[in-house]
Amino acid sequence: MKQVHVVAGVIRDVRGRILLARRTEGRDLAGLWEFPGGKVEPGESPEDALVRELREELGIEATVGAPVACVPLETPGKRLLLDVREVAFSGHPRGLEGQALAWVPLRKLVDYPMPPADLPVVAELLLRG
Ligand SMILES: Nc1nc2c([nH]c(=O)n2[C@H]2C[C@H](O)[C@@H](COP(=O)(O)OP(=O)(O)OP(=O)(O)O)O2)c(=O)[nH]1
Ligand SMILES: [Mg+2]
Repeated sequence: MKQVHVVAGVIRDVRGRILLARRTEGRDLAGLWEFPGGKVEPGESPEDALVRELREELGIEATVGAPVACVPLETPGKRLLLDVREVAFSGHPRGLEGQALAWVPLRKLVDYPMPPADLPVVAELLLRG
């Protein structure tokens, strides 16, 4: 079965809020909130993929930091590996692909519906405080 490696970033502002993006209509998991990122392309490192995705989706220059969580998930069609990293950045994030953005305080993350693979990631963030 196809294995999809997805890398996503925990992007924090000076107040410690975390940036979520809402998946647009017409794709899988539309309407759910996610950590910005995307698929690692063949021959690409996860770090390079995350820098590229955050440039494309948000227009920021990212520096990839420590791992937060790595979640394997089997769905009927595919095997997903969601690899989430802390990210430092320069620039001002904008939804360059028409996606809504929200800066969310840690305690409010649970109010935003997210894909199943994100639940352990949110749990880990809450645990770390
Ligand atoms: N970016 C991101 N994707 C997630 C998260 N949780 C989760 O299940 N996913 C899934 C949704 C998608 O099936 C997959 C990411 O693929 P995507 O379609 O957004 O990939 P991409 O940004 O490279 O975009 P595309 O060019 O393939 O359309 O991972 C998350 O927190 N962030
Ligand atoms: Mg994406």
